[in-house]
Formats: sequence, structure tokens, C-alpha cells
Amino acid sequence: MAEDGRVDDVDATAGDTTTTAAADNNTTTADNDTTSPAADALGSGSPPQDDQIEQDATQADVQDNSAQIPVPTRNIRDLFNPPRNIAGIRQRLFDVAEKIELRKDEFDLYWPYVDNVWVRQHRAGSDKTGLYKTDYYACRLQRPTYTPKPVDKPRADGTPTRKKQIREGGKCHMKLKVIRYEGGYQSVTINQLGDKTQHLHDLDHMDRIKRTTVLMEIARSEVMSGYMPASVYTVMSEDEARLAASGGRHLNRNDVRNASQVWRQQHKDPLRVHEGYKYDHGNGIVRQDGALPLVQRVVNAEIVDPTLAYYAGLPPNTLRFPEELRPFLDPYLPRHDLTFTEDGLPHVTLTYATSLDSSLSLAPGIQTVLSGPHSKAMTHYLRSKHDAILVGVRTALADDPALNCRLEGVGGYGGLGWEGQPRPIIIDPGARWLLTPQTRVIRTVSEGKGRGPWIVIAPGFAMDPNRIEMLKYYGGQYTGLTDFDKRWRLRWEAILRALAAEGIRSVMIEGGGMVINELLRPEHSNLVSSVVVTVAPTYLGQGGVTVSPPPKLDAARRPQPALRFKDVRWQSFGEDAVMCGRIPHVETPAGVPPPSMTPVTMAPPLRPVSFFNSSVDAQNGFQPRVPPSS
Ligand SMILES: NC(=O)C1=CN([C@@H]2O[C@H](COP(=O)(O)OP(=O)(O)OC[C@H]3O[C@@H](n4cnc5c(N)ncnc54)[C@H](O)[C@@H]3O)[C@@H](O)[C@H]2O)C=CC1
Ligand SMILES: Nc1nc(O)c(N)c(N[C@@H]2O[C@H](COP(=O)(O)O)[C@@H](O)[C@H]2O)n1
Repeated sequence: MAEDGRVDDVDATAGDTTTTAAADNNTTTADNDTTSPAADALGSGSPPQDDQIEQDATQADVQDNSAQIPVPTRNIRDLFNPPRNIAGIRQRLFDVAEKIELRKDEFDLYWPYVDNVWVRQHRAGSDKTGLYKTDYYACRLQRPTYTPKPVDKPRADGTPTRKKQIREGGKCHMKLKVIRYEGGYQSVTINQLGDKTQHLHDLDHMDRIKRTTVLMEIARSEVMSGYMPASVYTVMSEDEARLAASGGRHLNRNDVRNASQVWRQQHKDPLRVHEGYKYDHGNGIVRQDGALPLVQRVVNAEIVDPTLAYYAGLPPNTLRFPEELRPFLDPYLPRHDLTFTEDGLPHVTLTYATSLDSSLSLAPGIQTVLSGPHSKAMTHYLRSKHDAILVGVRTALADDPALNCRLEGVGGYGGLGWEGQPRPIIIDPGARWLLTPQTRVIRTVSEGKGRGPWIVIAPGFAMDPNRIEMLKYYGGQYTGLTDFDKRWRLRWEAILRALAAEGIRSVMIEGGGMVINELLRPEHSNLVSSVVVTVAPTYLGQGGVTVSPPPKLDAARRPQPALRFKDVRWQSFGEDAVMCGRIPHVETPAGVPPPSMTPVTMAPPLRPVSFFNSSVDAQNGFQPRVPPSS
């Protein structure tokens, strides 16, 4: 116990999941690296008497041989079929260079691959809602130097204590704050505590001084399946690259014995070598002539633990967008090097699919599929490149959309956490969208495949507090805006500025008709950074929801084209054509916005506009207002 009452080193690591003695064996540098006399015997001519092999460790170390041995949750197949990109994920969870948000099942899967690095220091407990729990972790190498017990003092039963090497300590100051959310979805957010810093050592150094829970569990599970530790070591280390990817570059025979020694204490039956392997005088356990390495046999048979199949496979509706088609779109996408536009607003990409007669749907309220599979994948590539995706409420009501990104590689579709998943934004001034847990966007959140929606409402609507709570529970928010234009619409610049204030750097505006027609008007079009339109080879016929901005007249009141794009490119995607372009800047006298962008003079907002401070209802201060006269 530390002086401040915190629990030091409540270690959710190999030490926790192995039994006491085995855990001890895994905490010292020397033990991981020393080859015992018994291990030596394997390579020096004696037949592999496994009981004899075990004896050494048994006598020296085991204090409590009645300890309960947890059933390992992993086995050798997890080493041979590890989670995809495990080496990269380990590195990210070591560096924590930026915030990492994982689904809880991902955290449970990946953390035991880095628990040789991080030691839990302190649990702060839950917040008042009980939905958030915070843990603090520190790098293992920040702990004070380990002081070994005197080596000459034998244990009570007369057995000598092991020689533990002094671990280097007190050096690295990397610390983490880990917040678990268990609400309408389950997530774990990992961030550095305090100022951003770096470890004073690399990941390989940690792999050298301590094995992960995963490796120790795999080793123990194999021995518990009846295989000799020496044989387990041979099959585990046969594919060096796979072993290194999981943190096992420095695994040795003793680690395998240490991982299983408590179990061996209780189970004295003779152990065997793996099928296809044999004891070879002078060389230990080797593969039989002509036998394939076990790793090869497992991989060939594609034996994957069903619990991991989820990670190996992708959801069936995952979309793929070929690399070679991306350069066509990239110049029109938000630039990574710019946070916001010069005006401090998000990059806005206006994008929709239209028929040849400029219809978005057959009729108001009817969802209509226009995009073919290729341009649909293109749309999801665009979604992956934006922080948010915005629609008007009539689209939300008509389509019950998921508003997520289903491209391979984004969170929920093979990627980590919610990476690449845009935030859905719905403009719903009248709070008409009655969300329930069955609404598709909410179901998508609870499946860990999308983010909770932010709903922009106008003041004056008494909202059921349960609805507000429900939305928050699924990671969404309501927010009120009080900034209207002359036509009693929420000002687009105000909407975008509110999004920018919440860190949204880019927004893809998908529709529907009213939203797009509004943004194509001269007074708003300067807010649009680029346009990507899919044209399907279809006439939907009259009566649809059409895109057609208001007419434009010249000084003599002669009709002019309402808008012609610049920087235009076309590309066919399957049967569809996709046009990218930009809207020519509308010149206005310096400092004077186009007429209808002039803010309406209203009382200042009754409360600060914030997506994180937005439990909105009449009691919270919003009052109905009379539209201003134009
Ligand atoms: N083909 C495509 O790419 C797409 C098709 N659609 C289709 O479009 C149709 C829906 O389009 P619309 O009916 O035109 O509705 P809409 O989806 O544009 O929503 C209009 C509503 O949004 C709110 N709103 C939007 N901007 C506002 C502002 N500045 N201030 C205040 N409120 C604002 C208002 O409540 C307004 O009634 C649906 O049938 C849908 O299937 C929708 C998106 C894309
Ligand atoms: N690109 C595109 N092509 C079409 O044919 C469409 N109907 C749409 N509609 C938009 O996509 C939303 C549906 O999103 P999910 O697939 O449910 O995530 C819909 O609401 C429109 O915004 N887009």
C-alpha cells in the first residue's frame, strides 16, 4: 500500500492470471533468461524425463501447490492465428501517442498482449452515473527498484529461494488514464496522464524483461493439454516472426516451465511431445523428418478459435474501395495538414446520388437506391475521410439510416475502436426524430459500428428527459442552436461553427433535397469546400425530391445558370458517373456577408452552445421565439 492509501501495482497482468508462484517466476529478468540444469539436460544427451525436467522448478519455487489454476482462455492457435496486425496494435498500445478508443471486447483481446508494459496503479472508481470507471496505469519500469530477499535464507520447508535479479526501476514516467464506459455500448479510452511523453526504452526491452499474459497462457494451456514444456517451447518458437509479433521474441524454455509449474505440481502424469516431433539426442525436441511445422498445419487447416473468428472475419456488409480509384477523389477531401478552413470552419463536402432528372428519391419520405455497388463503396470511402456526416431530419425519418462507415479497415470493420467512423449529425429543429434503441443509428452504435448521433434542435421544444438520457447513454447528444437566418432556418455558418467548436474538422453533407438546395444557394455556397455527386443512369420521374437551386438572374433580369462547378473531374464507377468539383467563390464586398447570411438580431443564446452541455428542454431555459420579420 502506498503512503497515500492507493493500492500499488494491482497488476492485471501475467501475474494476475497465473498462480502466485508462476507469476513470481515471470517478474524477474534473470528467471526469464536463465536456462536451468533441467533444460540443459534436454540439449545435452539425457532422455527427456519430463518429471525430472519439472522437478527443478518444482523444488525451488512452488510454495502453494493447492492453488486454483485458472483455465487458460488462449491456446497455441492464438499464437499461430493472432489478431490481425497484432504487432502494430502492441506498438500503439505501448506508445499511446494519441488517445486510443477501443471497444471493450477489443480491449479485453489486446490488453493481455501489452500487460508486460503496463501495471495498474490505482482505480479511482465510478463516476456518479456508474457508467464510467477510471483506472490509472504506469509503465512497469517506473516502479522502485525491486529489492530481493536475501538469497541465503531458505524457505520454511527448507527449499532454497530462487535467485532473482534486481530489476531496473524508477526510470520511465509514462502513465495512462484508462476510462471504461459501460452504457449503450462498451468502450475503453486510453490516454496518457499528464503531459505527452515517451517511454525511455523500447517495447522490445519490455518483451525482454517480462512476458505477456498471452504468451504465458498459451504455454500453460499447451502443457495442460499434456505436452512437455520443451516440446511446447519448440513449437511456439518455430515461427519466429509470429512469436515476435505477439511479444515473444525473448521467450525461452524456462518461461514455458514457469507458466505451467503449479499445474505440474498437481498433475504428475507423464507428458508427451507434439505429434510430428521427437526427442533428438543433443538437440532436444525437434521436428520429425518430413513432418510439417505445427504452425503450418494449424494455419493450413485454418483452425481458428470461434471466439476469435469475429476478428479474423469481417462483417458481411463490409465494403471495399480499390486503392487505385482513390487518387481521383483525394484532392477534394479534407487535407490532413489543415485543422480547419481559413474561416475556422470545418471542410464541407457536399455529396449525394442523383438520377438523370436530378432526383434524390422517388418521392418525399421514400428511400431510393440510386448508387450502384461501386459508387456506394466510394461514398463509404468519403465517409471514412470525414469527422462527421450530416443530414436533414426528413432524411433520417425517411431512410432510418445507419450513418456509419462500412469500409474495410475502419472501426467495426477490421479497424480499431471507432477509427474512421464519422459522427452522425442530424438537423432536426423541431425535435421530430423520435429515437429508440431500435432506430438503426442507435443499433449501429450498440453493435460498436458507429458513433452516437448529435442532434441539432432549435429552442422551445420540451423534450422528454428520458429521451435525452437515452441518447446520451448511446453516446449521442442534443444541442440547441439559436442562430437563425431571415427565413427562420438555422444559419449554416452557426451550425458549422458549433461543430468546429466540438472539434469537427470535416463534415460530409449527404442530404436530403432541402439541405443540399440550401447549401447551393449563393449565400451558403462559400461554406462548401467540394462537391462529389454520383449520377445514376436512371430517370426517377416527376414528383421526386429534386436538387435544383433557385434561379439566378442577371442585372437585366435575364435567367442565368444558377451554378457551374469549377475544377471538375468525372470518373465512372460501375454504371454510375461520379463528378467532383468545387463551387466558384461568390464575391462580396470585403467584410460583408451575402445578404441572407447576415445574422438575424436576436437575444443572445440563453445558454452556451455546446454538444456536451446540452440537456435541452423548456426547463433548461429555451423559450419559443417568434420568427423575425424579413
Ligand atoms: N440520393 C441521395 O443521395 C439522398 C437522398 N435523400 C432522400 O432525400 C429525401 C429527404 O430530403 P428532404 O425531404 O428534402 O429533407 P431533408 O433531409 O433535407 O430534411 C429537411 C429538414 O431538415 C431540417 N433542416 C435542414 N436544414 C435546416 C436549417 N438550416 N435550419 C433548420 N432546419 C433545417 C428541417 O426540419 C427540414 O424540414 C429522402 O427521401 C431521402 O431518401 C437524402 C439524402 C441523400
Ligand atoms: N450515396 C448514396 N446513394 C444512394 O442511392 C442513396 N440513397 C444515398 N442515401 C444517403 O445515404 C444514407 C443511407 O445511409 P446508410 O447506408 O443507412 O448508412 C441516406 O440516409 C442518405 O443520406 N446515398
